[in-house]
Amino acid sequence: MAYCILTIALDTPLNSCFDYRWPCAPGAEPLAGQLAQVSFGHREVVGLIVNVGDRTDVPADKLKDAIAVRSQLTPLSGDWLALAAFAADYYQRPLGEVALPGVPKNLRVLTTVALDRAIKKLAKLGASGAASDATAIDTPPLNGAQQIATDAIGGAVGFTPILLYGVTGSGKTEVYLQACAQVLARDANAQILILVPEINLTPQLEGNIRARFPGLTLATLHSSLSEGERMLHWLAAHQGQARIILGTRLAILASLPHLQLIVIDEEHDPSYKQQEGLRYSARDLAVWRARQLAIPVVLGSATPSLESWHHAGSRRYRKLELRERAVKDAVLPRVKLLDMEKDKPKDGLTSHLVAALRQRIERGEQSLLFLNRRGYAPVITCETCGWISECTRCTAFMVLHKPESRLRCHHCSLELRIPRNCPTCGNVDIAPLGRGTQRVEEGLRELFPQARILRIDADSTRKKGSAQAAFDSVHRGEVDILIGTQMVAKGHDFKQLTLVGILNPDTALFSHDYRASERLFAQLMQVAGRAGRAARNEGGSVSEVLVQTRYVAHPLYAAVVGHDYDRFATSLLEERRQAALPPYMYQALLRAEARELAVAIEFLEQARDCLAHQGITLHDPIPMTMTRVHNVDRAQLLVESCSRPALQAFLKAWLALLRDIKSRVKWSLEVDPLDI
Ligand SMILES: Nc1ncnc2c1ncn2[C@@H]1O[C@H](COP(=O)(O)OP(=O)(O)OP(=O)(O)O)[C@@H](O)[C@H]1O
Ligand SMILES: [Zn+2]
Repeated sequence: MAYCILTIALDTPLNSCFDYRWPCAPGAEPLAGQLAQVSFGHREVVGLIVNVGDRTDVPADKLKDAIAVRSQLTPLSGDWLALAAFAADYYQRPLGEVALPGVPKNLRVLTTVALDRAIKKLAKLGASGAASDATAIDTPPLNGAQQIATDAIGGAVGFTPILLYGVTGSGKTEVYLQACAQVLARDANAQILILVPEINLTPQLEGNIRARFPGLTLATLHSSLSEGERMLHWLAAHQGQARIILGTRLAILASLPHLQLIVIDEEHDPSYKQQEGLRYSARDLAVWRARQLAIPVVLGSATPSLESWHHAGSRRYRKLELRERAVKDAVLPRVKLLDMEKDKPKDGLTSHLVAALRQRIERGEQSLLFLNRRGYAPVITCETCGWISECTRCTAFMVLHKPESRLRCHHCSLELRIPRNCPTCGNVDIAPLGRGTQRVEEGLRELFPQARILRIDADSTRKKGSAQAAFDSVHRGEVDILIGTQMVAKGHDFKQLTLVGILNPDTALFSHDYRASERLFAQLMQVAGRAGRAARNEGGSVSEVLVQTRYVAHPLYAAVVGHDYDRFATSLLEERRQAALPPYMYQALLRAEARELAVAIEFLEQARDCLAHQGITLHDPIPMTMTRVHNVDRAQLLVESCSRPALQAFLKAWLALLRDIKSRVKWSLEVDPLDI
């Protein structure tokens, strides 16, 4: 019997590729990109074949045979393997840890029989979310700017990164759909990947795609699919049946053999960055993938990230602009600042905002109140001794959740009953301080007992399907006032909304994080952009955005009032350039966690001193802003370089040394961190 040597990537930390022996006739060897079952330690696991060869450094008595090769699955392509290898290399993680989670769990755990059954089912079904048999709805005639953008995207050949900079409500979706139609019409196999930042945005876009392309197989990939669904949709993409693949960031690692176009909607959104494990940026990987496949990639936003804005400015990305709202007679809302020093808020609302809400209710129009803080009150305190509801396990306050009468830590999930009297002095006068969405809702119900009020936040939408049901009722006009967190702020096309009230945005003005103003500005522009998306009636007034603030003179607010993304972004970029911050600088962050802060800091000090380097700045270790989470102390060390290749080379050598440092800390490295 002849043997070949399979190099197999396993989902293990550290080194993740291992050699196994496999008996096979010459010419009938397994292929790279196939899954194989092997024994590892005391377990049997499924790994990914990354190479098939005839030699190994493993001594013969140590070399194990692979157990089975899943030959019924089409191998993952060389392009896909290259993507996984790039991501592993760039983010400094083992290949197996990147590649295997990219493959649905069921493909890794199912028996061969069960797998065969699933593949047959798919062949019968198309994808489970298969083609609908409706007839296509009419495509609206595009306006001039939309037409130019559509043709530029649809007609782009080769690697073409495009920034589609279109104001809120400018009809970017329509541009995506019609550009998709061009690409699909040109190539009977073409696949298109569309990414959205949040799972809540998939149903709206899924509906649009299904209506526009009946008969076409659409696959969706996001974290709330069951394992069974996930496998079917993944296979539909992998086997080329699905022509449009709609998903959240994890879909960037889908196997798409005929990928011809990638669309990243709301490209500025921080949700594209994974915050644990492999801390990748789906947007950045999308651009890499497009370059590797020589296809166009569209980054769409009304508030592009400074990175993309910078690339557009230096002409690395092509910039397409939509300056007007798409619906005829719809215009951008008028933004006004309400000075909370002059018009003191009652129950969190200034009299001006209350009057505006009342007017909307009378006119039968919808309002949205945006407050990025869930719960009833961020903290409770004792008025006598100053006790404050701190989490015993985190550097954070326990948030009051009134419906459940609980104090809850949003970081470690600790839950306590609300104390009847102060735990330190026994006083009964303990009171909530500040307000979250629940408290605003309570105040509104008292003010407007007849109004239909709906709160949408992570607490009100815990049940599967409840978020969608809530959004549907807003679209059906069953809600007068919607209160919500960032869940409602982006992407949604609320047609009947004519007033947006923004409560309490000031805290973000003075954050130490240099990205805070970019984020706050984007968030305010996005939430403001939910208003006035439909045509005004005859004589109808312009819709309004009212921002309650104590800092009416702040330049950030002036830019929001002027809808002036261009100028604001350009000035922020100039500040970044002068301060040598991204995108003019490349960063990585080493984080360490330990029971005691000193241990974490000591590890980071050793890390700082263990490698001589040129062109690399290693800053001093510091505790993270929220130092303690769930009884673990956290510290970080920032690494910077003005050369990406230099940083990459340094990190590789450095990691090898870090692994040898004897320490009790848990550490992780993040490349291109967003939160510092
Ligand atoms: N050419 C057109 N004619 C008429 N209506 C249009 C046209 N294009 C788009 N629309 C409508 O304009 C509205 C806004 O479009 P869309 O939701 O795509 O905006 P957007 O650019 O994605 O905005 P945002 O950045 O706020 O998500 C939608 O109701 C859409 O149906
Ligand atoms: Zn906690």
